[in-house]
Amino acid sequence: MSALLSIERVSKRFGGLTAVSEVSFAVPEGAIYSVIGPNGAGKTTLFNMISALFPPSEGAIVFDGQAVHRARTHQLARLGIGRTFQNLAIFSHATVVQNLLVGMHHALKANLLSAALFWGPARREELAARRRVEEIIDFLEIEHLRDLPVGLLSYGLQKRVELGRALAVGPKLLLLDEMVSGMNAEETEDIARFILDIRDELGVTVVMVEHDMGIVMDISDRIAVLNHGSLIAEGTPAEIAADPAVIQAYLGRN
Ligand SMILES: Nc1ncnc2c1ncn2[C@@H]1O[C@H](COP(=O)(O)OP(=O)(O)OP(=O)(O)O)[C@@H](O)[C@H]1O
Repeated sequence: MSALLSIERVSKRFGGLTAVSEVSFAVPEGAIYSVIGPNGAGKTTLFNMISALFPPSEGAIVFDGQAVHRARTHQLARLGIGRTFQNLAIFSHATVVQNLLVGMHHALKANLLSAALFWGPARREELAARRRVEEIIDFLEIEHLRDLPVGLLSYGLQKRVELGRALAVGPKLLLLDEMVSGMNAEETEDIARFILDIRDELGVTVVMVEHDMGIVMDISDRIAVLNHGSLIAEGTPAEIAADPAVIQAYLGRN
């Protein structure tokens, strides 16, 4: 498998603090890839660089053959990267359908000019957007909730809607930031099943930052482990679970 995403000697400094230090790894196309590490290890900082919230101090991030570390956040969706956020980023007063249509906004925005000039293509695009939203609703099994305000749903279902919104842009790569934190066991199992389906049925590569070791070990193909900003291990779940440096990094904190 070739790499869809390459992290190449990436560092990030905040003033005197090095949050991420010369980290390199490659995410194969079609993989479910997890980034783990104790609190303060640099996971969120790395994730924010991959999703172009801020640039690395050094190094490069290459997605699908293109350097993206200087891209702007609003360009990401068009490049084929979707993401969820650690804290819910949905609109709680809007319905499920409305939230998913907002997720498609990026894809549609590129064609505002054509919308102004040509009624026909814009209308076709709007219909295609609505069709795609219906497919996602079907895929995530939330048909019965489609017209409810998202704020009325349980936390697990709200996260599922957020997942749908990230999928609405039709990504090749999906970045999931602590998707299951705060979820109960049943909700976590549901999300694990959806992540597997997203990869298997939609062909989307998944990178997730996750604290829940259960889901990480169950569904990841490969795992990168950060500690104090450095990559201390990279490999399959079995390799990571047996790695002395990883065990030390986790046990050393407890
Ligand atoms: N904007 C910032 N300014 C200054 N320091 C920061 C900033 N963002 C993160 N840091 C520091 O960088 C280090 C890595 O933080 P980061 O949030 O990336 O870790 P993490 O692995 O995601 O932790 P957690 O698991 O607790 O979310 C920490 O020491 C943190 O205090």
